Amino acid sequence: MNVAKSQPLSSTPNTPNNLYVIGLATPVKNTSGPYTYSTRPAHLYQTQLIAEKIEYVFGDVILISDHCLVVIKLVDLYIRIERAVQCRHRTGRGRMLSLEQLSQMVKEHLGLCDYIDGTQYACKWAINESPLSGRGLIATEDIMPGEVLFVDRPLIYGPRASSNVEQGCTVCAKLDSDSFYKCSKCSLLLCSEQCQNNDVHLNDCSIISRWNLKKPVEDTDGNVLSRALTPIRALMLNNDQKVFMSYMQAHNSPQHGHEIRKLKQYYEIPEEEEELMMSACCALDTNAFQIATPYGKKEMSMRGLYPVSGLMNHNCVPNTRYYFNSDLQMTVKAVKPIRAGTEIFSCYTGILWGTPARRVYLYKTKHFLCKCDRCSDPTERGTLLGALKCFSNQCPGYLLPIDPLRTSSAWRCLQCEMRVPNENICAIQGALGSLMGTLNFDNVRDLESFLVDRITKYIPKTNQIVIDLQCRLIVALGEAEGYRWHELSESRLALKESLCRGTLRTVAALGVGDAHLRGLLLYHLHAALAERARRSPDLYEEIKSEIESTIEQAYNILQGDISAPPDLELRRRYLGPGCDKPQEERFFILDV
Ligand SMILES: C[S@@+](CC[C@H](N)C(=O)[O-])C[C@H]1O[C@@H](n2cnc3c(N)ncnc32)[C@H](O)[C@@H]1O
Repeated sequence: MNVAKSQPLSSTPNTPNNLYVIGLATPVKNTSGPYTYSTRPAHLYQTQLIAEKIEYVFGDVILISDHCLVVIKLVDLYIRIERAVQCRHRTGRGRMLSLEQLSQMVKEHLGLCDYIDGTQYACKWAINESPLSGRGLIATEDIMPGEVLFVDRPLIYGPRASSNVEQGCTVCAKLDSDSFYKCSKCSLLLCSEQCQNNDVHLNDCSIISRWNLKKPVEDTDGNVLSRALTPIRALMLNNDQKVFMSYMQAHNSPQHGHEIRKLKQYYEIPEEEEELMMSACCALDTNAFQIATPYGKKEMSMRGLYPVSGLMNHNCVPNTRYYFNSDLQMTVKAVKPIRAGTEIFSCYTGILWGTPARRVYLYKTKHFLCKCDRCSDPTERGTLLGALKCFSNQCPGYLLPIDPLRTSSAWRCLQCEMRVPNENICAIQGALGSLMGTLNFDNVRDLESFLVDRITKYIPKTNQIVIDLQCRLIVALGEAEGYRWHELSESRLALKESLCRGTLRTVAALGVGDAHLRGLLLYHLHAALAERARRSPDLYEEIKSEIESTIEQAYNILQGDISAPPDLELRRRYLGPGCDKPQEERFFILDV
């Protein structure tokens, strides 16, 4: 099939009212390539009509429904489509590539790291078309919970671009240094001479320092540079890596690439480099993962473009979890059985966010409305994470959306059946969001009193906000200054234990298997129980098996994860199953 080659937008002479469709084609699978097409005669379509039907954009080819492809003559019409698609906020750009070619690139990319701790793992998945959107990873064999699916490496990594990310050293990500300074050649923030001489910085600096400044160096905003650093690093990719990046799905609506538009206020950037950085921004916004930091450490928040992980589509109840090591490798593991032929999913949102929060986030940032089973169930498997209190003073019931897949759906009380229009629900959710934004949760006393005495007067204790505060308090009790184990009252110790148990029940109800959060909660439950046994040795025999099983399960979930608590292994050795040390010695590590 001949498809006219697209021209750069800048060369577009005019923009007619209609899209000229040169072929309406139905894809037919064949063995030599992913598609052939049975083409029907040319049609003329109104721009708007197409825009409303667009599902997916692959370079010159637009998918308007699951079965039809519209091929358009792009030379002078491309800009119309760009606009129409941007209106719909559903743009995805990525060059057409056969699945075989992509699979080959993925294989080569992973080939360098197909050993974990010296053990080779079997590849039990393939890249294929997903019924949800574009491509996805599909299991080719049954996969068991805990099995490693792959270990990915980032094509590029660097600081996240959002304005609330605290800026730190652009090499080691350190946030708290008295010795921060700006490199005299490129203005990037650094913390030491060692970081300045690091290859990472030398490469960054060599690119930035060759751009002419539009403003005096003292007027350059270091934050702008740091936020654009990840796409800047795309300029260092070799040709193969650039090609790989160009085959990743990339949304290109106007919200993407803001970091480069800002950067251009300060620097004269060659057009070709700007174009590549803009593509990198779109690929990053669509695919990048936030890289976890070591447990309890404050570091600049980083993102990485992991090309294989980026092929996983989203499900609000994912069947995998991922974690990072100190070399930025990302390991993806199954958290529950995955049957051959089914899709492998990750979760792009917080697992404990309620449905409205997840769907709005996914729509705004990833441009799709999730329709998974969890999103379709108003109660979210009975967890009621998005529920609000009934507006009627006399009623103790909870409000939930009548049709959770419709963003404008009215809500109804489960008890008195009172119906509440969506605008009123949005107003309450907005107010709660603003309230949360104003609170400082570094103060554990405030956090505790807000959680225990105040917030549940206004929202159900099942609501995601309450659960989020609970998770923060769980971590603080036993670890925060003034709340360390030896300073913790009996009642606070009991509170920690009960919050762990309650949150573990919510996680179990969601069916997310051995998610990272489950590992952390088990670790904290173990720590609370161990502290109880240390204080009351008579209790030890009674709770010994739970102390042992919780740390063993936590260890199995969190081992190898850079964000695991640093004493995870030690606790397992002394307080896990099979330890033959006497009781006094077992608990001595807690005193340390
Ligand atoms: C990281 S990419 C996933 C891989 C992508 N399908 C591809 O072909 O490369 C993320 C994009 O995939 C699409 N996507 C992922 N999960 C989806 C889902 N559950 N429903 C609809 N679209 C989804 C959205 O366009 C999203 O922005």
